[in-house]
Amino acid sequence: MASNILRRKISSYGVSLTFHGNTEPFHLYFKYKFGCFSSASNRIQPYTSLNDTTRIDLTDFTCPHTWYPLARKIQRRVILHVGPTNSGKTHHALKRLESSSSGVYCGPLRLLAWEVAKRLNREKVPCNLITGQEREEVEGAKHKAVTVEMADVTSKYHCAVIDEVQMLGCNMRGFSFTRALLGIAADELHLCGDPAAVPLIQEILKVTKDEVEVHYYERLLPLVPLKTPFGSFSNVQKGDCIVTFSRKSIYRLKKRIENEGKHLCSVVYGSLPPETRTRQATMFNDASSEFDVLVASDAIGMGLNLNISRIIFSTMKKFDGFEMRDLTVPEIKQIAGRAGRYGSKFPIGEVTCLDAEDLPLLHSSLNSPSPTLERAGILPPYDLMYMHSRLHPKDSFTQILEHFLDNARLSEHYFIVNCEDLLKVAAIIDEFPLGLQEKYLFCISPVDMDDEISSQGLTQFAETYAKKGLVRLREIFTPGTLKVPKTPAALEELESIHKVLDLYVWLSFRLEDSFPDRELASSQKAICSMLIEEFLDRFGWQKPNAGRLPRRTTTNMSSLLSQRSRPYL
Ligand SMILES: Nc1ncnc2c1ncn2[C@@H]1O[C@H](COP(=O)(O)OP(=O)(O)OP(=O)(O)O)[C@@H](O)[C@H]1O
Ligand SMILES: [Mg+2]
Repeated sequence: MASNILRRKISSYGVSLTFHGNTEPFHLYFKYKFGCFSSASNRIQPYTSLNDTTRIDLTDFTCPHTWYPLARKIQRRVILHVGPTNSGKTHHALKRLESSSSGVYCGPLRLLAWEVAKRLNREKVPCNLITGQEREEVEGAKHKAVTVEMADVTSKYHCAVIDEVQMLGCNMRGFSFTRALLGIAADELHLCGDPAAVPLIQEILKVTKDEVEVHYYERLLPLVPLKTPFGSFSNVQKGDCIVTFSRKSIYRLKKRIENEGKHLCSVVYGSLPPETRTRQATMFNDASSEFDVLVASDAIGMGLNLNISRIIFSTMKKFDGFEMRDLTVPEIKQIAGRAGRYGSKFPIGEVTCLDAEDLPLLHSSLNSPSPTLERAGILPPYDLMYMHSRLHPKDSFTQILEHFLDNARLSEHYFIVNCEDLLKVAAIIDEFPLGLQEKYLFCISPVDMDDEISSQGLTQFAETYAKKGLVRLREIFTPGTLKVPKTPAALEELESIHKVLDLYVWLSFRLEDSFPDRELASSQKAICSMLIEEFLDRFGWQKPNAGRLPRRTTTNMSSLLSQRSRPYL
């Protein structure tokens, strides 16, 4: 039944509407259902039956630019805006976007997509916001701000921007940046990022025949690496941002600084709901708020404009999922670059470390160029996996994926991104009677497989979907049970519940009939964020005049919670 719903959606709306994200594989297969797009010949080769695909080398990934026929029909003008952090790269690209008749901004974070949509709408350029979990449409909009995974490679634009384009070398998300780089069909394509990506992009684009120009920028305000370590937390000042990498130490430092009795701290880290991160950042940026110090992880590291005067690295090591390792040069430069943003109230940015022994690494990294990127990430395309499955109908999704990971032939400019999480999801969903498209969809969903609650949520969604074709949120989640967390452990659990609800919303945009409770999931997500913020407000020391603090939660919270009495809750 589930497969029928999916097939119906594909035929009625076209695949790109159903599967945002990695859409082109479906696009290629359905568009060219009487032929196969051959990356070797860069042409559509006709075939009369699927068995003819045996003539095509399915493991040939040497020409990924040929996977995007619309972009290949035009000669794009590609403008690279490169330079250090805070040099106006994104600003210049956005100016061009604002003056174009149609366009798209693709950013690495939901927060950046939100910021750009807000900026364009403020400038009277109607702009839609589209992320995996949001669709905010503005009347008459010819522009959109999206997260890079949502970049549409089947429409034509006058202008497109890909921000933080050096992420095409990222081992996890690189494929989405490569896909946007090769696939966006825009007359003008603006790429913003680190100069370390220039040679690779120039090399990759030689075969597309696009015209490439490079604009170099200088930092707008100085960034001063201090010679002395930070020393003690009694030295904390307004505008300081303390950087650390585990949520445990974020809360430990927040408490410690607040216990000194002089400052209140906003916090920003990856597993906080994005809307909470935005509100924490906004509160820190707001000069009238008493939350004048920020404690954050590297989640602040990309493109965000914060009122930071001084970055203090509490450590120069982070756990990357496998091991504790030193921060890399690009990571140090990105994070340090948040201090002294142009237009903020701090004209000079400073950066230092808590411990004197970390200073040499900080100083040498800030003086070094980032290592040149050598390869861009890609993912095995769905159409090839589909054709393989037709030839080997007994193969599980895991076997198909492993076949491509083991046998794919790549050019020297590309690598296949880390597929461990995909394989973890594949192992779970191979247990359920789902079609290949559905398995693929669950595999590319934004599930956090290192989070037990989140991976259980995915399993239940996939299982119920496979059995009934309809997944009601109430079957796995009882609205009205969420509470303000009292401990960091309870907070972590609430963050995980938020992730599950977020996943439901993501699925609801792709399998609308089968995940009908988007509104309920979204309102519960909003309650989660408010409860998390309530915890953050209560967690540390409260000033005696706390009444003057911008305690935005009370009213909003009660109005949100009062929704419990609505029939659908
Ligand atoms: N010419 C300009 N006029 C006004 N504001 C500017 C100008 N150039 C940059 N800015 C502002 O300076 C800040 C930093 O610029 P921007 O975000 O473009 O830097 P960036 O080089 O993209 O930095 P990052 O590498 O951190 O993403 C932004 O708030 C931006 O709006
Ligand atoms: Mg930028």
